[in-house]
Amino acid sequence: MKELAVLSKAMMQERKDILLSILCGFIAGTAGVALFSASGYLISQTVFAPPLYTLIVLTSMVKLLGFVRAASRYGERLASHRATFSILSRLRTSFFAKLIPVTPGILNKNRSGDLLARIVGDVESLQHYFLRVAYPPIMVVMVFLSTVLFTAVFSFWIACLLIVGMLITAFVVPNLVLIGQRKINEHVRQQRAKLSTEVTEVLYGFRDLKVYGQLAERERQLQQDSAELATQQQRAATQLVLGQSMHVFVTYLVTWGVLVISAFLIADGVFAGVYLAMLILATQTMFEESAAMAVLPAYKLDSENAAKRLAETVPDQQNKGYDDQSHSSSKTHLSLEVDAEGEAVTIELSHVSFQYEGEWRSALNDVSLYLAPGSKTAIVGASGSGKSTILDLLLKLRTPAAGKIKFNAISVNEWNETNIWQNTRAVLQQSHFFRGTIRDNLLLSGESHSDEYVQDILHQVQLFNTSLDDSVYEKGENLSDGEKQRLALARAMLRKGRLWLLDEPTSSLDYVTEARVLQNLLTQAVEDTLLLVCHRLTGLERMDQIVVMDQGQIVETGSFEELMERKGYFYEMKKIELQMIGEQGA
Ligand SMILES: Nc1ncnc2c1ncn2[C@@H]1O[C@H](COP(=O)(O)OP(=O)(O)OP(=O)(O)O)[C@@H](O)[C@H]1O
Repeated sequence: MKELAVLSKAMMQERKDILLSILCGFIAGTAGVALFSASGYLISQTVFAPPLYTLIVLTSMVKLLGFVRAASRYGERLASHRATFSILSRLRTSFFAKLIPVTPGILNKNRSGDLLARIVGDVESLQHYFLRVAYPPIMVVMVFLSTVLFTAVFSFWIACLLIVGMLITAFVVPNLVLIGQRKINEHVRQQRAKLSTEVTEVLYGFRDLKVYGQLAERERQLQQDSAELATQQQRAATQLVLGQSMHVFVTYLVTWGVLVISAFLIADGVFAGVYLAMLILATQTMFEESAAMAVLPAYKLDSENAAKRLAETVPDQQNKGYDDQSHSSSKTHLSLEVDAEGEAVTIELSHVSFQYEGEWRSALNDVSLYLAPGSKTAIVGASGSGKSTILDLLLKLRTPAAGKIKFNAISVNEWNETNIWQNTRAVLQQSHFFRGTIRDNLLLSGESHSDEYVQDILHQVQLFNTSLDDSVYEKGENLSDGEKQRLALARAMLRKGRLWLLDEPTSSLDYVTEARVLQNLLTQAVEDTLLLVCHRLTGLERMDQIVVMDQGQIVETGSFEELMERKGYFYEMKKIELQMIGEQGA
């Protein structure tokens, strides 16, 4: 299965531990069979009152085998679990590395709860692949072959019976379990995804659900989904137990068979009766060692489904794109970083179009735009006209369907996205706040600024009563929208970079505060390239260029005066705004 390739690669990297666990597992398995065989022989021998030295040799052998079995089992567990956890850690790292560059696209397609279930549940499911799918058959075959060889010395028929029993436990029983598991497993997975999606939505929308009186209904739904998941899991567990019971049943059936054949052979004088207990115990121990085979298909199915879903989440094409990007970036070593004397960034969009996945109409249609180094540009336009999408494309969070984007005359494909993020002062429409202090939330990239400097920036964004040690709750619950916006702006002001990409950074502020904040912002960014997406049209007189957008297209471009003189779209928007804020005639 192609999707399991990443797993095989991770297993190859842990081959030392894997080989060690196979070796220890083989020693433990054969020592187990030998231990019980020797015990059976010892018990039978004592009946004939053998010489003392025989008993001493036999008991010492039993003790020694017991010790070897315990020590090698310990070694096996240690090496196999170490390999499993290393594989798990490699899987997590590789999955996240692939996930991060394509996150916006993924969040578009998947509900966050489902995504969480995939990331946590599916990656964890893959850890079972080595321990419960790849490893047991190797062990079972090795222990089985040595036991069959050993029993063949006594009787060809007993060896044949063991082979038949082994085929039943290794193929028939697991396949019966698999038939039942296939259906149940898929249900469990779907139900788990549904439950985590519901839980996430209730947590995120708790307040709205409460205010709109939907909380009780949602809770009832959650309980129902949770009960359904428990039922499905119970069915899956019952199936597994059934498989294990069938395994035990076959073990006893074969043991009876060995007993009957041995009885005949002993009666015929083929071998002495003293070996009977030894053969019975060897048979039972061998099947005990292969008990893991009964549950193997369930884990195999689970791992394959998990790998498939993870591959769907981060499809190959996206992986390829990511690898190619990293490759080309590392080749060219481009850096957006510019020193204080260096030029600010030039941006050029030519004939750029973009369509969100699953949407029938384009969010951007043939957009061309030039931002000169150090220029100040504002993008205005109706809601949904594509303003934020332009910022997403510039931040390489999404890839245009057509057209070219260039930074400093070099295609954006050549730039490493991390480099763009590190050297851009971006404020997105929704900024996330983490639980911690104001200081933690401002210096997210670990910038080292003195408290005085940070406090000064807070003053520039008109936050005079905020202390750096004030607490911030999860998702910034204890901050107003205006405070969040100003903190996000302060965050950007504390970063380095000569490019500012700001998406409605002051939309929740009152006019007076907004004007002061923008004034300070423009002072700090005086020599930098700045792109400001905004709804309000106040303060745009200071911009070098205003771009007006409608339905994914640029409908007007020019300075404030030019657009007002043109009496077009912008002029009409400005007129409406003035009417709204009652400034007409002022
Ligand atoms: N994640 C998404 N998936 C699908 N369609 C989207 C997504 N984000 C935006 N769109 C659509 O793309 C179009 C442009 O959206 P965009 O957010 O760029 O507009 P905007 O001008 O920034 O709007 P606003 O001023 O309301 O923020 C809209 O029609 C919107 O419905």
